[in-house]
Amino acid sequence: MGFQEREVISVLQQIFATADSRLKVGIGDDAAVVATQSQSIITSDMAVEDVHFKLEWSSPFDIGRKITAANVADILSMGGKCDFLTASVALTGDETLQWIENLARGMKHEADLAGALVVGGDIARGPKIVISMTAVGNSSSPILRSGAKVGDGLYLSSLTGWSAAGFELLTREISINSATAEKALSEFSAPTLDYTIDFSGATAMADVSDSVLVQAEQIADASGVQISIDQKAIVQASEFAELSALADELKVDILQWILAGGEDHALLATGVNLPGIRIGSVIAGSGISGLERKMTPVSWSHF
Ligand SMILES: Nc1ncnc2c1ncn2[C@@H]1O[C@H](COP(=O)(O)OP(=O)(O)OP(=O)(O)O)[C@@H](O)[C@H]1O
Ligand SMILES: Cc1ncc(C[n+]2csc(CCOP(=O)(O)O)c2C)c(N)n1
Ligand SMILES: [Mg+2]
Repeated sequence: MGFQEREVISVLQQIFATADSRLKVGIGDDAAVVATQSQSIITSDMAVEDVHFKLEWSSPFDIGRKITAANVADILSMGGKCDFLTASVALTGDETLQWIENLARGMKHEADLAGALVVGGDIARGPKIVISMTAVGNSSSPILRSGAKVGDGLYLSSLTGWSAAGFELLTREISINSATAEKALSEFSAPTLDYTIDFSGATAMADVSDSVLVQAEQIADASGVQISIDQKAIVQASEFAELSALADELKVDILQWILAGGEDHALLATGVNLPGIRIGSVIAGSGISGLERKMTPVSWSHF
C-alpha cells in the first residue's frame, strides 16, 4: 500500500480547498456545513471499475471528470444548478497517491465547470474501485419527466453516440488515428456536458445516461404521451456526417450509437422552439414510434 488514509484526506483537502461563501465547513470535520437554497435537488450516481470504467482505458483524471459529470447532468436535467458534491471512494490499496490525487483533480475540474464545490466524502477499502457521488443543486421550478405535452418537439442539446463510438473502439481494440476517433474516445472517457444550452423553457427533461430511446420512453411514460422519433431529422444534425464516417469505418449502424448508446449525458428535452437538435415530436398515445422497423436497438442495462 503506497499511501495512508490521512495522507489522502490531506491531499483532498488541498485540492478541494475553496474560499466560496456557500461553504461554511468543508473537508476535515464529520460532515460539511453548507448554505443551501430553500428548495434543493439531490441525486447520487456511482461508477464501478470494469462496469463504468477500466483502468487501462481511462486516466484517473477522466474517471473523476466522468463520475462528476454523470452526477451534475442529473441536476442539469432537472433544470437545476449544481452547488455541492460529495465523493465516496472505495480503493483497492494498489493505487498510488498520485493516482488518487489525479482522480480528485478530475472531479475538481468538472465541479469547477459546473460551478459546484466538492465538500466531503468517504474512503474505504474494496475489492475494486467504486466511486459514488452525491450532488446537491437548486432550482425554483424543477423540470420533471412528466411535463411533455402533445404538440411539443423532442430536442437533444447535442448529438449523442460519441461515447458509444468510443466504447466500441475500445472494446474492439481498434486504433484509428483521426480527430473523430479521438473525440469519440475522449467523450467515452469523460463526456462534455452542455452547460450553455438554455432548456429553461422545456416541458420535460432527462439526461441521456442509458440511451435516447430509454430516456424518451421514460418521458413518454411519465407524461402519458407518445414520442415519435424523426430519423430523417437526426441525419441533418451538424455532427452527424462526422460520426457517420466513423460508423461506416467500423461497419456499425450509426443509429445504434445515437439512439441506443449511453453515457453522453446530453440533455433530452421536450418543448416548443427549444434550442439544440430537434429529433422528434410529442404526439397522443404511448411509448415510442417513428423508428424504421428494421432497427431493433438494444440499450445498456445493468442486469
Ligand atoms: N438504491 C436506490 N435507493 C433509492 N432510490 C434509488 C436507488 N437507485 C435508484 N433510485 C431512484 O430511482 C430513480 C431512477 O434512478 P436511475 O438511476 O435510473 O435514474 P438516473 O439517475 O437518471 O440514471 P443514471 O444513474 O443512469 O444517471 C431515481 O429517482 C433514483 O433516485
Ligand atoms: C468497462 C465499461 N464497460 C461498459 C461501459 C458502458 N456502460 C456502462 S454503464 C452504462 C450506462 C449508464 O449507466 P448508469 O445508469 O449506471 O449511469 C454504459 C453504456 C463502460 N462505460 N465501461
Ligand atoms: Mg438522469
